[in-house]
Amino acid sequence: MTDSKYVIIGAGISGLYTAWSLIDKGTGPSDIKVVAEFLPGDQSTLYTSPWAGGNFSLITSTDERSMKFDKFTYTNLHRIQELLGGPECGLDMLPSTEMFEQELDHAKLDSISQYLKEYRPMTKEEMPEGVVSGVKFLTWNFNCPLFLANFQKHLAAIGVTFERSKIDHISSVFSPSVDAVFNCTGIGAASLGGVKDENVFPTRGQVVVVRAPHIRENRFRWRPDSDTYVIPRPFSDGSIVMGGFFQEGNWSGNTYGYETEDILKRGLELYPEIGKRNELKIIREAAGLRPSRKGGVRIEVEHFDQVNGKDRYIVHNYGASGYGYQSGLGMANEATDMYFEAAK
Ligand SMILES: Cc1cc2nc3c(=O)[nH]c(=O)nc-3n(C[C@H](O)[C@H](O)[C@H](O)COP(=O)(O)OP(=O)(O)OC[C@H]3O[C@@H](n4cnc5c(N)ncnc54)[C@H](O)[C@@H]3O)c2cc1C
Repeated sequence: MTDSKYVIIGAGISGLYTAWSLIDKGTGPSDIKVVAEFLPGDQSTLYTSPWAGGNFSLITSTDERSMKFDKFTYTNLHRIQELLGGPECGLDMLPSTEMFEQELDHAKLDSISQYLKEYRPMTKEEMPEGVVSGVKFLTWNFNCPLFLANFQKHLAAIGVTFERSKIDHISSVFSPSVDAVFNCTGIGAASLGGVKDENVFPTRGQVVVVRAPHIRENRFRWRPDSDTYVIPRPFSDGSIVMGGFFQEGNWSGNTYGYETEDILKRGLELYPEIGKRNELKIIREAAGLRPSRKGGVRIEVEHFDQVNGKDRYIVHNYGASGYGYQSGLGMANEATDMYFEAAK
């Protein structure tokens, strides 16, 4: 089905970051084909990337590997922003405040304090009641649908091929020219033949997009039982994304009025400057399924076969749950490093 050297299954943020990473390490763009059932511009519960808030936050785990992925992504995103023509591509930096009702992990604070721009812990006086720790920094904000579209446009312009196709079994994309297949299928890894990862599960999130051009700062309140966030969408005519929910095992892409009201109630308590409930202009309500995985992300090289003395590989890169934008570049970097090491 292809004469490319590398096939990437998936055109979400993981697939696009993986294409960039291959090119960054010297692969000719015309050697890459991205094959996906859903492409930028599409909407489906099986295509998570357009639904993200999305920004860089302290959502990720405190293990070394996750912290490494975050750091790589945060410190390299400017390169993609430049390639795509600057902040107008849908990727900009804005201030962020994150507040917690428990003490933050020291290893995590040590790590982020070394690279986050304008980082500082909140003072006691700045913290509202119930908050015991908090940080302020400059973060990356994505206008996810716009960014995906511009990222694809750039990759296509330099020679990457995009093809719309639903793959039933991963072996079917191994035409004779293919050296490796990168599996960036997100929640699709649960059903893709040859993979069918039983550890993959959805974590549903509903969000409300509201018009509030005067809000130019991210704000988070992390609670043990509910997380509330407000994320401005860069280059969107003033939209903010309000959330959220983290419902494990819920496959529903439906939206619910009572969840919208709950998000707005919590969001306006957190950020009263947004406005009064009865004056809000709601642009849309949406629900997406974060591609979660028991045991965390799967970045792994699997030997597929040998053709004419040449080993061919499947490289898995999925399971980014609620952090595909903020960790995904580091994940892609590890996936491509592991592949080139295996293929030496
Ligand atoms: C409400 C919400 C808020 C979020 N906020 C943030 C945030 O602020 N920051 C952040 O970093 N992350 C956030 N996320 C998480 C982020 O959206 C995901 O981690 C990310 O989108 C996952 O990207 P992906 O490319 O792995 O998967 P997807 O975007 O789902 O892409 C999967 C791709 O694989 C293709 N595919 C799958 N199976 C097949 C098959 N069999 N054949 C062909 N193609 C196939 C699909 O068509 C698609 O192109 C949020 C998610 C939600 C739902």
